[in-house]
Amino acid sequence: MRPARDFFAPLAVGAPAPLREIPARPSRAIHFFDPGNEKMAAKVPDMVGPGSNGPDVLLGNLEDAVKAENKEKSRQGLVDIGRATDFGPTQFWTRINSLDSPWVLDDLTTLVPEIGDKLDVIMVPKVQGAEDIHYVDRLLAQLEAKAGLTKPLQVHAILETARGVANIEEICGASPRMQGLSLGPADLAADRRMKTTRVGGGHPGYLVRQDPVRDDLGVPQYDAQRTTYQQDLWHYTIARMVDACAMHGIYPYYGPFGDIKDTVACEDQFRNAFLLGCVGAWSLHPVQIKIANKVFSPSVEDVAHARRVIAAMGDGTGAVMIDGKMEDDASVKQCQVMVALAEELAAIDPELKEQYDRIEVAGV
Ligand SMILES: CCC(=O)SCCNC(=O)CCNC(=O)[C@H](O)C(C)(C)COP(=O)(O)OP(=O)(O)OC[C@H]1O[C@@H](n2cnc3c(N)ncnc32)[C@H](O)[C@@H]1OP(=O)(O)O
Ligand SMILES: O=CC(=O)O
Ligand SMILES: [Mg+2]
Repeated sequence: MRPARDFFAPLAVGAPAPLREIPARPSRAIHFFDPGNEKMAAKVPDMVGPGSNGPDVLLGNLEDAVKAENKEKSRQGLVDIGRATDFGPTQFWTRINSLDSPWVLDDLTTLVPEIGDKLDVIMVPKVQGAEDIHYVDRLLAQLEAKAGLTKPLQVHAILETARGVANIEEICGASPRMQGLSLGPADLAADRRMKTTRVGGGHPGYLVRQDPVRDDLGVPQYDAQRTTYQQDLWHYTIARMVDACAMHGIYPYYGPFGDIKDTVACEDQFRNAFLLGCVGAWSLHPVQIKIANKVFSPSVEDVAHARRVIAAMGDGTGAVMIDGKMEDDASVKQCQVMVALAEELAAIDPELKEQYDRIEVAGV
């Protein structure tokens, strides 16, 4: 067991000191692209920079969705993009191949020396337990030391196996590099033997049905029309993920939504995740970037309300009535969460800043 005092010690001589706290950087859309796909790669330079049109995170994907025969091309493409691009405020992440694959060692031993100074976060798929994070943690420290890096790479785990879900707390606390978790609904569904072939989102068969109406004698009319309510297949896992991340001071994300054309359901799924505490989601296609940016930014109305409550609550103790509703020490904290996020986003998104500033001017 690693004693508490060693938790923040570098794992290799000369490796940068681990972060004490994971910075809260905007990451509403983690945009996936295949660096070996020329068409996608060509779009990357235009996606970089401040504003609400691009993603907060550009992620060069090396794992699933990249054909086995293209793994090396994609890895090299990522190196080229990393070297050639000034990412400005946009974060640059990669998803490496899984730890049981023949490609992951080359992924890490190539990427860290070549573009380790450009990368912010390494996403590790199919994490099963703390042992997977410990492996990556030590290897990264060795590679960082060898490459002379001064900033530690952060690690993000995808929750996509039943074992990973069962070990969620130990995964989050396995290393000071842990930045966050994403839900991986496709692999997780397969691993759990769930009977859905969809990539994320709901399912019309997962529902509850209104009780049958009864006739005058109290006999249930099973064949009469009854309303059904579709439920969220992912609620349990997302809720667990949010609690585990909050407990460890790291960040939870909804993962992929595969029905690219169904932008309405994508927005709903992202919003459920936002309301439950997630800070962002993956975008697989450019059309999903805008959805994530919209959903994971607090609305102007919510920010206006939160600012009013904070102002009315003074030192944050006691109880007040605003618009017929009670506000107190706890609800002011909810409002502080909303305002803190708005400020974080306004700092990198001029369009949002303008919208939030207008509230002040109007004195709402
Ligand atoms: C399920 C579990 C997981 O692991 S999810 C994560 C792994 N999957 C991925 O990363 C998928 C990434 N996305 C894609 O491969 C493509 O978007 C898919 C879904 C195949 C659709 O591509 P395509 O049929 O070309 O779409 P389209 O014709 O509407 O594209 C229009 C133009 O946009 C481009 N584009 C597409 N996706 C991206 C992307 N992610 N990043 C950057 N550019 C993208 C297309 O190349 C196309 O470009 P052009 O207009 O022809 O020059
Ligand atoms: O990697 C993501 C997934 O859903 O699987
Ligand atoms: Mg997966």
